[in-house]
Amino acid sequence: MSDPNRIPSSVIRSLLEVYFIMGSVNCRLDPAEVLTEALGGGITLFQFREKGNGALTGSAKFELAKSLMQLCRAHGVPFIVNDDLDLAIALDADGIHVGQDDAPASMIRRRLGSGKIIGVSAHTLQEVQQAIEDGADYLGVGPVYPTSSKEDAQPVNGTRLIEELRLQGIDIPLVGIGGITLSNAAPVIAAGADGISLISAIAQADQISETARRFLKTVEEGLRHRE
Ligand SMILES: Cc1ncc(COP(=O)(O)OP(=O)(O)O)c(N)n1
Ligand SMILES: Cc1nc(C(=O)O)sc1CCOP(=O)(O)O
Ligand SMILES: [Mg+2]
Repeated sequence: MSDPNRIPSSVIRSLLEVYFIMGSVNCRLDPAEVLTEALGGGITLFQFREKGNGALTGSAKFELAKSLMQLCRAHGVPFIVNDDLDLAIALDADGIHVGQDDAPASMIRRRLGSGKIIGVSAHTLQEVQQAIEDGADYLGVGPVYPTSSKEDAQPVNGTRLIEELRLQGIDIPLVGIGGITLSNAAPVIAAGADGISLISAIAQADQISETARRFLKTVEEGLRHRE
């Protein structure tokens, strides 16, 4: 029997359209300013990913996460924590994203319960099947294009895996991630993704709000085209 507290796939799909990921190391401006602009431009989901050289830890990380979550709440955009289950629980965040080297989604589902969003990174059909079995709500599939935002990224996959999953009838909500820009986002949606996930194309943009708006328009046009 299906769990009545589980967030429906249709809701997850619409949240994934423009999924912005960011931590303090990704920003040229103050992170709160970057996120405020991105929210104003219409991002649909946000992930706090405080990782890399110079990343905050301890109470500084917690305080930044809390203030960014408040901004998301004010805009009605769910707040996802990358990797850190204790932080997600302490903040009562809306969900968590984990990869293949992080805690397994099955354990996280037991700790968080069914009303929270769990995302899992997957790079092969086997990882996709395992994530579905473990109770993931959505997948992050990448890197679609070369990225400089993740040092330990897997080899570039293009849109191949996304296409293959959809051809096999696997319809779990998913985003493409890795090196996505305004010029290469459309093929990711055409391949069958429900949205795109990005760091630098928004965090480093000269006009953050306008850039987020243009990503949303590109994704919505791509989704309409597929109907
Ligand atoms: C939406 C989304 N997709 C993939 C990832 C990558 O997660 P992971 O492989 O665990 O790598 P880190 O981000 O933890 O370095 C993601 N964060 N979000
Ligand atoms: C966080 C992350 N995960 C990836 C994966 O392939 O799983 S690629 C990536 C970095 C995405 O940043 P940008 O939009 O700047 O390329
Ligand atoms: Mg991770």
